[in-house]
Amino acid sequence: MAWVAEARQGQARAGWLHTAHGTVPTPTFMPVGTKATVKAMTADAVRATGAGVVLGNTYHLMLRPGAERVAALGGLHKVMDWPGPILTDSGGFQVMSLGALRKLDEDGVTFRSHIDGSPHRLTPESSTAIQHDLDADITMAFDECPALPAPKAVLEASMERSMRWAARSRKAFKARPGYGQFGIVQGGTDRELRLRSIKALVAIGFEGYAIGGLAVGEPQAEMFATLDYTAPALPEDKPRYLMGVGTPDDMLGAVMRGVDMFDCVMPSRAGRTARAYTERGALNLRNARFKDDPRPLSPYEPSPLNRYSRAYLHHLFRTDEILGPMLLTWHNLAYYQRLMRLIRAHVVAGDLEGFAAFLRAQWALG
Ligand SMILES: CNc1nc2cc3c(cc2[nH]1)N=C(N)NC3
Repeated sequence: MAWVAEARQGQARAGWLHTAHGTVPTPTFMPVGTKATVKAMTADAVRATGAGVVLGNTYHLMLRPGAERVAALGGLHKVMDWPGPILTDSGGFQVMSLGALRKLDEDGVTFRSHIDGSPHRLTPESSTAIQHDLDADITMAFDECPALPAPKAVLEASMERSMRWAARSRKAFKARPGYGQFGIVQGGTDRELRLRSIKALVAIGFEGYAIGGLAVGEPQAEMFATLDYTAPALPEDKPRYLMGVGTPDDMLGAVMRGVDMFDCVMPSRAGRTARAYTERGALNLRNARFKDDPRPLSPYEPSPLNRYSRAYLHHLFRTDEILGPMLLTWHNLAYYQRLMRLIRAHVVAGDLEGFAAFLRAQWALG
């Protein structure tokens, strides 16, 4: 797997991510397909949004249906009918964030399934093997994700363990043309720890680098301040992935600070809860003001869903029709993809600053 830069503007980059399952323009937004499905979306609908890379998840897939079963059925691409590139997260964050009763030791994590309480274990080696079985184009290193906020000593010990686990993940990775593995920068919002983490990961050497430990509830200003020194410290010629981010405004600011790849459950989760992302900010379609609104959701933009009125979507959510979450998830993901395409075009055109001001003014219209 390789990333090639096409254009730069300030810290922002426009590039091409070449993988075994196709080439994707960056910056790119990766819809979350945790359990081998982007919730409420058929694979054709995901394609129609213009998505490039789809995310899968080691933790969820190892529990159900099991990585061996996915491998026996031909791998994730075949099982979920997604011929494009797939990135799988390594499980560490989910074990921590799902609060699955976990016991951490130097070798790995023992935890109980959040589904049935059955005992399981993940190590850098087993997580890497699972992601190989899933046939992920991009494998994430197995890291330890400390609950934040945490004292510096705790962050330091956790980051150092994650770096030892990154080395073990790299050793366990089976290199194949078109496939790659990303290291994950840890260290909370502590500058010294983050820069040490970057140094350790670059010394191991990965095809790309992810920034972890953000998008866990910290204010946007704090996330941007961390990016201001973290992104430029990562290798210029490798893709940078900000995990779990974010809103349209988060992604715009992160692209301007040098980030190339994003994933977030927001647009799909919002689609299921009647929250619509549009070029003029977010709308709550359950609100009675949409009862008779004949306009499409994005009247100023081409969207596959402009054949439907806001009144119709309001009706679907008010009557709990399954089509409501399906159409709105499709709309939100299509908006995220269109936004990324426009941002990329303005990086290439060299006028991203001006376009950012335009976007922010539009979002403020509400
Ligand atoms: C929603 N925010 C978020 N922050 C993350 C941070 C990480 C992650 C996933 C995340 N999602 N996966 C990892 N393997 N490590 C760090």
